[in-house]
Amino acid sequence: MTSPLYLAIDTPHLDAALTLAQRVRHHVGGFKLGLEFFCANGHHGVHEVAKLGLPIFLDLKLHDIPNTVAKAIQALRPLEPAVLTVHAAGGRAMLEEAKAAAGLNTKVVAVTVLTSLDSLDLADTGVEGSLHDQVVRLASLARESGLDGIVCSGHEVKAARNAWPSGFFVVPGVRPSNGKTGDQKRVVTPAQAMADGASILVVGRPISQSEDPDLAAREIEATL
Ligand SMILES: O=C(O)c1cc(=O)[nH]c(=O)n1[C@@H]1O[C@H](COP(=O)(O)O)[C@@H](O)[C@H]1O
Repeated sequence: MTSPLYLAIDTPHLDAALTLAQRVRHHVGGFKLGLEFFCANGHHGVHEVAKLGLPIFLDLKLHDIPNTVAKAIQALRPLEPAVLTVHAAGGRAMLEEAKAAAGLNTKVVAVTVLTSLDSLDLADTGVEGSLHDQVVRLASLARESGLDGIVCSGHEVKAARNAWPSGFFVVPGVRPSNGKTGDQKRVVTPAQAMADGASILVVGRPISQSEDPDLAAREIEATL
């Protein structure tokens, strides 16, 4: 069975990215490439990582007016990412156009409330009500807009999955029980996130900063 574990390769250095990807390739289900990597290495870098043969999750968290997002996604189509992110807060029209612009084999998923935020941070942005309700509301917007799923924390994935049984749920901010949380504020263990309905898990530093990334990936995989 394919592993639900996606390694977040957060580095601007292509050589380091490829070395890390090669080390863990047999113990992860795919590679997530984000803004840091893409800004430094662009399409070429994505092609190089894709040569390892695992699915690519292109995490650019697009958030702009509908036309701009749709054109950006059209420009990304040749990369054929398995998963692509946009921000749910971009609104219904942006989400609809994002999905329409993507290739048929690309899942477009909407980031709801970043896992680095807690309820006080959310209130600072002017959102009233609970963080949990905001995630569920944005999940419903993503679903109505024709997206494939959402990104949320392990705190909300159970409720979101119950409301959208066929959705594709990406859960980042997962940590082994003894793991450092860093800038992540809504954290659960990988096993908890899977039990609560995650489709895939995104893990970065617990693997990439480990002295033995392959062992770290295997240890996480063994808990699932
Ligand atoms: O879209 C994401 O992947 C994402 C959404 C979110 O709410 N929180 C979040 O941490 N991420 C990404 O998931 C990865 C988490 O990395 P670590 O905290 O190092 O495991 C990073 O690449 C983040 O950009």
